[in-house]
Parts: sequence; structure tokens; C-alpha cells
Amino acid sequence: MADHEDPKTGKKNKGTSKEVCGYPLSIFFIVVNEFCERFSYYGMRAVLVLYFKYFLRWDDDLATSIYHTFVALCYLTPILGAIVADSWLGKFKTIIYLSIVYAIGQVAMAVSAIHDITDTDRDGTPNNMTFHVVLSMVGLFLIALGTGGIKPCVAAFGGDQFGDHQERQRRTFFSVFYLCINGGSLLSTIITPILRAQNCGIYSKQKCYSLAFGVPAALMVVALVVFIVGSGMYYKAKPEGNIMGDVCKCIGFAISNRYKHRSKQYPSREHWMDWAEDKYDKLLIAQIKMVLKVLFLYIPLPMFWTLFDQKGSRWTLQATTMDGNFGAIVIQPDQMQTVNPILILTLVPIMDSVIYPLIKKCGLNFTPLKRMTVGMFLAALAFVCAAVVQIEIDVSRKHLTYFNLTQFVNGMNKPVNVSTSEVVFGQIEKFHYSNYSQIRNGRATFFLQSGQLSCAFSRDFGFGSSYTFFIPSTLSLGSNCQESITGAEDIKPNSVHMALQVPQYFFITAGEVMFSVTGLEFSYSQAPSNMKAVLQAGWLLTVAIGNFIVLIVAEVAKLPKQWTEYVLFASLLLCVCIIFSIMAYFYTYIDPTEIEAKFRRNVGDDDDDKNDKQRKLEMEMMKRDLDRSDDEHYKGKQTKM
Ligand SMILES: N[C@@H](CC(=O)O)C(=O)NCC(=O)O
Repeated sequence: MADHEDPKTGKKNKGTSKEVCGYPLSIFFIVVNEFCERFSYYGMRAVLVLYFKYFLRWDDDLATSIYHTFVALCYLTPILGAIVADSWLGKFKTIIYLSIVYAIGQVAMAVSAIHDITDTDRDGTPNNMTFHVVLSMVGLFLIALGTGGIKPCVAAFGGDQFGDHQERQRRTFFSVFYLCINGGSLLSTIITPILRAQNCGIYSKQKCYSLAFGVPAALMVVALVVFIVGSGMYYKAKPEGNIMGDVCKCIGFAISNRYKHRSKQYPSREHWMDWAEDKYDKLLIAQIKMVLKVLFLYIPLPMFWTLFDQKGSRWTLQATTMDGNFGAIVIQPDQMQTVNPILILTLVPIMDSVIYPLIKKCGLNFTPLKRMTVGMFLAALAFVCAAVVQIEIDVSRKHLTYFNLTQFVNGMNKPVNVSTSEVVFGQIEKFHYSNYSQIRNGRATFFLQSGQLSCAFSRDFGFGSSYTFFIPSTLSLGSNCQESITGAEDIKPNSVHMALQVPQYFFITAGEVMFSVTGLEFSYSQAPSNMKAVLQAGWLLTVAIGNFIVLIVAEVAKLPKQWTEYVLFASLLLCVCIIFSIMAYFYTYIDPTEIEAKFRRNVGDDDDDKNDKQRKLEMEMMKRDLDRSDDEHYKGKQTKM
């Protein structure tokens, strides 16, 4: 669809096919697409670490490492997506093609979690683990490519749909978009752990990871279909050329040119990027300088993500050693992650409409960089809370899992069959015992059958407990199993309650609102008009690096106690927070539009009747303006930090 220009106002009006309440109708499809895609991503991610641990039977460290490698990959691929969209396919086609790759990846994950495929001896465990590992790794790679690749495209594609006369609607769209992300994440993080906790299988029943991955796969297909249905209504901007490539080439030229002219006989230039002036447009150089200033500030940021993304790994594993019985409901360890989107949905409006205005009323200038510093501090505090909870668990804990394990000893002189509605213990020979089997938390009823003898008994199981039940030799027709069968508690249930994780979730989410939401807006406001995507990709790269840091620190530190690792991460972030606050203090806000306008006025117009000397003088003044960042505009105020 082409741009339409209002002949009276001269304003651009893009997606004019249909409008609802001032919004282009096409936006509806994009918002629904984002909701389904985030449901798919967060739903799969919520159960991932438990899939590694309990299905693939990896230890905590390997599970955590692969989890963070995957998340890191998801945030490395946005660069790829941005390049493909900008220089080749355009956003629309990139979203379509990569969504297909994404959906295939999700399906591969779901198939990899079907234990029956390789369970040749039908004992409930896969016999060819390599098949499951390889298929799930291929699936995760495709998902990372898809989700990361479309990430910088979808929001920007949504923004493209608005005409110049729809500024207010465009702003609202971005807020709704963020709420949709967290709505999708909230729902999926509730639903997929419930699906995972079901028992399913053809030959034997096991935890249903295939369903927990299958539903996100289905939602990704829905996301794709919804996006395609809206196809006829979208405004599809043409690819603008590979701006990232231009930026890299320009920087490369500046460095090599500087190196060529390293001898003292050449006068030095004010900024090293000025060495690119011999070949590149001054406007492009000015824009790159703005980007580099922000990228420099990004250097300490990965540490925040290092802590933030551990809620999906270490914190979920921590929850497996806790008691999730909340009375009316029983919370699964992976469901604790829902606390984050719930708090996001409440904290974002509270911050925007109450806290920030209140701080402003108190006369404090709570600039974006100050907010981000406070956000980092809150994340460090969250890890201190996690360490305290961990100490509490270590003191009370006797074992490492939240599953309940049960075995039977048959004291009778004949075989007996034991089962529940979900688990089959099978036939236990006389004077023999069964293997341990996993039993769901809460009340379970066991059915015993031996010849004419048939009876049932029920017991309550606390999180993480383990029992051995004795079937007495005296058990006979008409016996009361409820009274005759005795049980010994091998392992006591977990006693530290999952509610104790709420403070750490509160601090990490308050930190996220201050750090992440503000950081996104900061990156957008400080980026030159044609490099907003470059800075978004740079911002997402900090998430990727943060996840790699988890791997490095966990590998290098190899701390014996989990709580000491939490304290280590909190201390590291605190140090980084101090460094960032110093860097932020020296940062001065710029108004990219103003700087660009000055350059355009003075550089682009060759027909200008100013004489060369005058123009040169003005250019020098502007360059100084930029290098010293004299334009300390932030929302119309002179401000530092
Ligand atoms: N708060 C997160 C969602 C979550 O962790 O459940 C968020 O908003 N992330 C941004 C995104 O783009 O996914």
C-alpha cells in the first residue's frame, strides 16, 4: 500500500484502508500476533529448564548453561533479522519467513519430548536419549533464529502502520504492545506448567512435556495465520538499504584512514570518526557519533540481564526445592515465573501515573539514566533476597526435588498389582519391592489387586516427600487397606514455602520496569532517525551478552553453595551499578532530530548562497556542539545524567 498525502495538510497517511477509533485496523492483527508469539516463546521457556533436568536428565549446571545459551542466541539473532529486513526482504516478508522457521522449531521441541518414540522397552524412559537431545537442540536453534529474527521487525512494522496524523495513537500502540507481551507471557506461564504436570504417553504415562511444548507450537501457527490474514491491510515500507553495513564500513574506514595518517605530519582531528570525512557524508558521521556515545554507555548493561534472566533457570530450580501448596491452589515451580508479568502489568501503570509524577512533584529530576541505575540496584537486592531464601532452604532441606517418590514392599506370599489413576507400579512379586515412581502432590489413591483381593487406600503427599509402603502378609479378602497398609517417610516434604520467592520477584520486576522499560525509551530517543533499529539491536545484544556472562561466571566460580553464587552475582551487579552511575553522570542528553536538521540544512543544500568560509565556520561549530554534547536537551530541559 502506498503512502497517501493529504493535499491540504501535507501529512502522510499510510494504512488508510480502514480505521477503527482512529487506529489503522491492521494494528489489530499485529497486536494479536505479538500476543500469540510471546505466549509461544514464554510458554516454551517456562518449562525448558525442567525439561532439561527431568526429561533429558541433565544436572542443574548443564541445564542452566544450555538455557542461557539459548536465551543468548535469541537476543543475538535480532541483528540478523534487522539486516535481512532492512536490506533485502523488508519487514513483512522477514516476519512471515522467520515465523515459519520459528513454528517448525516449536514443533520439533514438542516431538522431541515424546518419550514413547524411543521407549522400546516401554518402561517410561527414552532408550535413545541422543535422538531427543539432538532434536530438541535443532528445535531450540530454529526457535532462536525465528523469535530473535522477527523481534526488531514486529514492533517497528506496527509503528509503520501509523500516519503522521496518528502520533498519539502510535504511542498508545507501543504501550498496548508491551502489555500484550506480558499478557501472553502471563497466560502461557500459568498454562504450560499445568500441561507439563499432566501424565501422558502411549505405552507408559510420564510428565507431559510434549503437550507443554505442543500448545506453544500451536500458538505460533495461530500467530502466523493471524499475521497473514491481515496481509492486505498492511502498509509495507520498502527495505531502506543495509544501514548496519554502512555504519560498519564507515567506522572501518575511519579506523584505517586514521592508521594510514598516524604520522605526526598530519594534523589530528577532533574525533577519531572525523577521519571518515574523506569518503563519507558528514551527516552519517554525526549520526554514528551519536550511536557510539550510547553504545559506550551500554557496556555495563549486560550485567543486569545476567541477573534478570536467572529467574527462568536458577530461581525455577530453587522453587523445585520449595513447598508450592497455597491452600486452595498448588503452584508448580515453573509457574512462579508468572509473578513477573503480573507485577509488570500492575507496576508499569503505577510507576507511570503515581510514582514518577510524585518524584517530579518533589522537585527531583529522575532522568532515564538515574532510573536505570536504581533498576540495577533493585536487581542486586533481588539476588540478596534469593540468597537469604536459599540459606533457609539449605537449613531445612534433605533432598533436591519437588517430586514425590513412592515405592511398595510386598510382604505377601503372592504377587500384587499396584496402580493409581495416573501411575502403574506394575506387578510386584512376592517378598519383593517395586521401583520408586513419581506421585503428584496432594492426595493420591492406590489400587491393589491380587487374585480375588482388591482394595484401595489414600494418602496425602507434601512437596518433595518420599515414602515406602508395606503390604503386610496378613492382607486378605475383606481387609481394610486404608488401615492395614503402613508407610515410612523416607524423605520429609519441602518445608520452605514458595511464597518466600515473592520479595525477590518484586525487586527484580521493579528493577525491570526502571531499567528495561526506561532503557528502551532511552535508546529510541537518543538514536538518529535512520539508526533506531541499530540501537534496538544493540540494546538486545546486551541481553545476549548478559546470558553469556551467566555461563562464564557459573563455570569459572564453581561455588559449592548456591547462596554464595547469588551473593556473588549481587555484588558484581552492585559494582557495575556504581560504574554505570559514574558513566551516566558524564553523559549529556542530545536531541538527534535537532542535530540532524542542522546538518541537513547546512550540508545538503549546495544551492545555498552562503559563502564557503561561513559554511565551514558553522560546520565546525556544529561538530563541537555534537562532540561536547552541548545540546543537553532531554524533554526540553537542561540536564545531566
Ligand atoms: N517482563 C518480560 C516478560 C516476562 O519475562 O514474562 C517482558 O516484558 N519482556 C519483554 C519482551 O519483549 O519479551
